[in-house]
Amino acid sequence: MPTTSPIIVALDFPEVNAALELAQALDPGKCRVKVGKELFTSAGPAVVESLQNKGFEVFLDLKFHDIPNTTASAVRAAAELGVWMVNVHASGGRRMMEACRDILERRGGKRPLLTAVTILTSLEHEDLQEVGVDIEPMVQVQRLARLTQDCGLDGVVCSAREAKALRGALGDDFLLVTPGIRLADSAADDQKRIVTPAQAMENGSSYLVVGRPITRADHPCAALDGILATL
Ligand SMILES: O=C(O)c1cc(=O)[nH]c(=O)n1[C@@H]1O[C@H](COP(=O)(O)O)[C@@H](O)[C@H]1O
Repeated sequence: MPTTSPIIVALDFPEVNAALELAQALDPGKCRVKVGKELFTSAGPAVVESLQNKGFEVFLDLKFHDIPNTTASAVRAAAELGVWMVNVHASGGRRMMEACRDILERRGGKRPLLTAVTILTSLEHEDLQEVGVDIEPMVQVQRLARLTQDCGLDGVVCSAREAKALRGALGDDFLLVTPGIRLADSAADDQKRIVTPAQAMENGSSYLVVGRPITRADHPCAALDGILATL
């Protein structure tokens, strides 16, 4: 039975053993897990299967961003791995996102949830300005989220700071996957648009992606339990 927990633990480790050791200690009834660029590049698709064999649903976070044909083919390859969720960058545009949606529909069978990253939670207004997007993150996130919904994807990755506005504008069924989760007393690290777990849920997040506050804690399982207790 899939878990009803909103927590997705980001297994950002340089090699497979560290990731599987933590997964072994975690309870798949209490969280899902995320395999990102670091772990996937070092460990390859086999790590996804190992995590699935331990009972976890896996979010494959490779944030595909390329021409439509290349991106859609990568999404199909992710679907072949049987992952629960896969993501692309919304800034890849309409034709890219529609190609991804279409390839999953044509493939049939059990398909992963398809989400699109809006504006990375590590970015703030000044960062956007420097790359020529001279507007507040909130405005650009809303624009990309509307486009994502229009392209028929299942949801977006955004900061929980934007979740309340998006929930109101895009309805209850659209998934809001929110990284940049930090406890009141934890370090922000490289994240800028951060929100506490309880506030993120109150704002309407569907899933909270939590990495270092759990994986770097002295007792990761206790850290996860502590977060769940605040929700
Ligand atoms: O797509 C993601 O998961 C993602 C999008 C985003 O905007 N910000 C973001 O931090 N992430 C991922 O979420 C995780 C956050 O990890 P921590 O900052 O350690 O909690 C990392 O694995 C990031 O790659």
